[in-house]
Amino acid sequence: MPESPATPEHSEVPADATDTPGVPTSEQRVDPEAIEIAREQEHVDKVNVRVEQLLLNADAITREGLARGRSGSFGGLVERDAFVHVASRRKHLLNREHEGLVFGRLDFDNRVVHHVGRIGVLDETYDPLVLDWRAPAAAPFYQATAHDRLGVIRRRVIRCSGPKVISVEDDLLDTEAELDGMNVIGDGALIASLSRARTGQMRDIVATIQKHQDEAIRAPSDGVTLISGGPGTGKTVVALHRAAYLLYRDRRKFETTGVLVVGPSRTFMRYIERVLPSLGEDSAALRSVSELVDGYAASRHDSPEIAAIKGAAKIAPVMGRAARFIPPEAPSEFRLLYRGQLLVASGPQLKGLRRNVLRGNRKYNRSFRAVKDALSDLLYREAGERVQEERNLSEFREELGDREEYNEFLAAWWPMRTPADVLHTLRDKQFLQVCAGGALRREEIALLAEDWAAHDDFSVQDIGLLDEIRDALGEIPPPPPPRDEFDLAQYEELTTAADREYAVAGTRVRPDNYAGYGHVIIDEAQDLSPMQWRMVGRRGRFASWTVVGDVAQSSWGNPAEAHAAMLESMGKGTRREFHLDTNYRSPAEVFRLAADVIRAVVPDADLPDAVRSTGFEPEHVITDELRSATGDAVRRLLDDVEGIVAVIAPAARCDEVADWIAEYDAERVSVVDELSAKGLEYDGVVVLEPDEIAGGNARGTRILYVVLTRATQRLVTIGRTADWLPRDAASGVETPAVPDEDDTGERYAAQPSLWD
Ligand SMILES: Nc1ncnc2c1ncn2[C@@H]1O[C@H](COP(=O)(O)OP(=O)(O)OP(=O)(O)O)[C@@H](O)[C@H]1O
Repeated sequence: MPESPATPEHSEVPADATDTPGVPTSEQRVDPEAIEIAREQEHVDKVNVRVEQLLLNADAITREGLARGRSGSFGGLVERDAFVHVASRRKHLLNREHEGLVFGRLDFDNRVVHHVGRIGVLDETYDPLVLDWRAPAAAPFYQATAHDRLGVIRRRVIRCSGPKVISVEDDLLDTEAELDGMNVIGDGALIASLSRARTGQMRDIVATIQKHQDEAIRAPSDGVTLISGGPGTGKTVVALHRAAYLLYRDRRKFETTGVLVVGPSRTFMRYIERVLPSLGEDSAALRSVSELVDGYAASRHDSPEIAAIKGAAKIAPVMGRAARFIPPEAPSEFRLLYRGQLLVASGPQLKGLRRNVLRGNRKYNRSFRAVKDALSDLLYREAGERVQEERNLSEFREELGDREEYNEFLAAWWPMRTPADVLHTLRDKQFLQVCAGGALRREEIALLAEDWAAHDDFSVQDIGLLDEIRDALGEIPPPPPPRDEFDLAQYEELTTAADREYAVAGTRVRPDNYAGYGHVIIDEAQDLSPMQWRMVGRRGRFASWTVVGDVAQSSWGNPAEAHAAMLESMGKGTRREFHLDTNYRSPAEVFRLAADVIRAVVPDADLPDAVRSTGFEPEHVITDELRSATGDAVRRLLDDVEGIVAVIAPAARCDEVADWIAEYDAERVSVVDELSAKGLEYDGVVVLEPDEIAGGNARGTRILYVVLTRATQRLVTIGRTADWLPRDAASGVETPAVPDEDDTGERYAAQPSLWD
C-alpha cells in the first residue's frame, strides 16, 4: 500500500498550530517552501523513528538466536546462525550513516505518494515508508519525463543535513494537472546539485539521476555493458550506481562472488570511495590498476616510450619465459659424490628436466615436488646398474633427501620465487634478451634493462608485468598449519559467518589475487594497455562486465591493440551499449576550449553538450614567471570559487609547485600531475605549462584535453608558451588574467599576435 495521498497545502494548516513539531509556524505559512520542508520533515522523522525501532528488533532477533543456540541441539545451532545472520545483516544496513536516507518523493495522478530513499523501510504493517531507489516501483523517479510521465505529476528532491530537511526542489511533469494546493518549489534539483561546491570526494547522484543514465544503471547484469561518453557525462558516477543496483537486484550472487571496480589511480579510488557506502553498499572491492596485484603497489608512471613497451601484448610471452627460464644466478650443474661415485646432472640435462617439468603450462612455484622427483630419477639413472641393484628408486630418493648438498642445490636451483624476484632478474640485459626470444627490439631491451636496474620500486606499468609473471609462477604454497591450530577448547565462543562478514568494515575478505569476481566494472577503460587488460581479465574469468570510457581521453597510444586485448579478456557474451551525451561537469565556456583542443588531434571526438554556463571564459597567462603567476591564480580562484582548487602540472614539476603554493589552505588547494588528474574534478583549476603536457603530439594533446575538462567553475592556464591554444579559442578570450603589479614580462592571451 502506498502512503497517504497528497493533501491540499494551505487549507490543512491550522491557524493556531504555531509550535507543533512538523507544522508550519506563522512565518512559514507565508513561505511555501517552508511549508513543504516542514511537511517532508514530518515524514523523515517518522522514518527515523521506524529505523530506530527496526534496530531494536534486530537486537531482539540476535538475542533470540543466541538463546536457541544454547539449547545444545544441532537444530538450535543452525537456528542461531540463521537468526544472527539475518540480524547482523539488517543492523549493518540500518546502522550505516544514511545522510539523507529519504531523498525523493513522487506524487502520482491518483494522489498516491511514494517516498524514495537509499534503502527501503517498511512500517509495522509492512507498507513502504520509503522505497529503495533501486526497486522497480522507484523507477519512475528517474524515468518519468514530461513526455512520458508514467503517471507522475510532481517529482521532488529532498535534501537533508543529518536528520533535518533543508530544502526541496520540484519538477512539475504535468503542467496541466489540477495541483489541488500542491506547491512546486525551486528551479530543479539537477542544476542546484551541479552548481554545488566540490569537496574532493565524489558524491552520489541518487536524487538526480537522469533518464538516460538510469537506463545504463538498470541494464541487465549479464554479458558486457559498454558505457561511453565524453568528459563529465557521469560515466564514473553511473558505473558506481550500477554496482549498487546489481548488488541490490542479485544480492546473493554478487555478494558471494563479488563486484570489482577498477579505476585509473589510487587518488581516483580515494575520490570515489564514499559513493557506494553512501548508497548502502560496501561489499564491492575498489582497486586501481596499480593495486590489482596483492602485495604490490605503485604510483610512479614510466615515460611514454617505456610505458608503450611494457604495456604491449608482445611482452606477455617474455614475462612467461622469465618466470620459467633458469635465472642467471642459478647453479649451472649439480655434482654429488654418492657411495664413492660422482653423479653429475649436466647443464643441458638440467635444462631438459626443467622444460619437461613445466610442460603444459604447469606453474613454477607448484612444481617443486615434481622437480625433486625428476632430479632424483635423473641421478638414479646416472648412478647405473650397481646402485640400482642395491637400492630401489624410493630408497635412493630417501637417501638423497637426507643429503645436505642435494637439498642446498634444489633450494638454489628451484627456489620459491615471487614476481618481484623474477622481474629483478630482467635487469640483466643478456637474460632479458634470451627471454625476449626475438619479440623485442635491441633498443627496447636496452631501455627496459636500464629502467629496471635504475629503480628499486615498481612503476604502474610494471604491475601488469608482475601479474603476468605471477600467473606463470603460481602462488607460493602456504606452510603447513601448526598441528594444534584447530584446538576448539581454547575458544570461549565461536563467531558466525555473519558476524565475521559484517562486523568490522562490512567487506568480505577474499583470498589474495582472487579470480572469481561475478561482475567487473572498469572505469577510464580507454587507458588500459593490453597488459593491463590481461591482468584485469584474470580477475573476472567468469564475470559479467561494465566497461566505461571515452576514446578521445585515451593516453594509450595503440587503441586497436588495447581493444583486441579487451575483447579477449571479456570473452564472448551479450553486448549492450549506452552513450551519455551531456557534460554535467564543465561550464560551457571551459568545454568550448577543451573541445577545440581535442578536435585538432581527434576530429571526430565524442563531444558532449555542456549544460551549465558560468559567464567566465578561461584565462590564459603567458609568462616566464611561473611561480608568481601560479600563486596569483590560486589566490584569485580561492576567492572566486567556494570549494576546492587544483594546480595540474607536469609530473616532473609537482614537487616544486607544491612549494610554491604551500602557504595556501591545504584543505582547499592541491597539486596533481596530469595523469593522476584523470577522473577527478575541482571547482577551480590552474593548468601549468599546457605545452609541456601536450608535448606537441597527439597522445599529449589527449592528456591535455582531460586536464582542461577537470574544472567545474573556473579555468586558468599558465605557461611560458601557448602553442597548444587553438587559434579560435585565442580570439574568443575575453577575460585576460590580472597582471602582476610590477608587470614582470607577462603577456596575455588577449593579445592575438601571441597565437600566431
Ligand atoms: N544526474 C546527475 N546529477 C547530478 N550530478 C551529476 C549527474 N550526472 C553527473 N553528475 C556530476 O557530473 C560530474 C561528472 O561526473 P563523472 O565524473 O561521473 O563523469 P565522467 O563521464 O566519468 O567524466 P570523465 O570522463 O571526464 O572523468 C560529477 O560531479 C557528477 O557527480
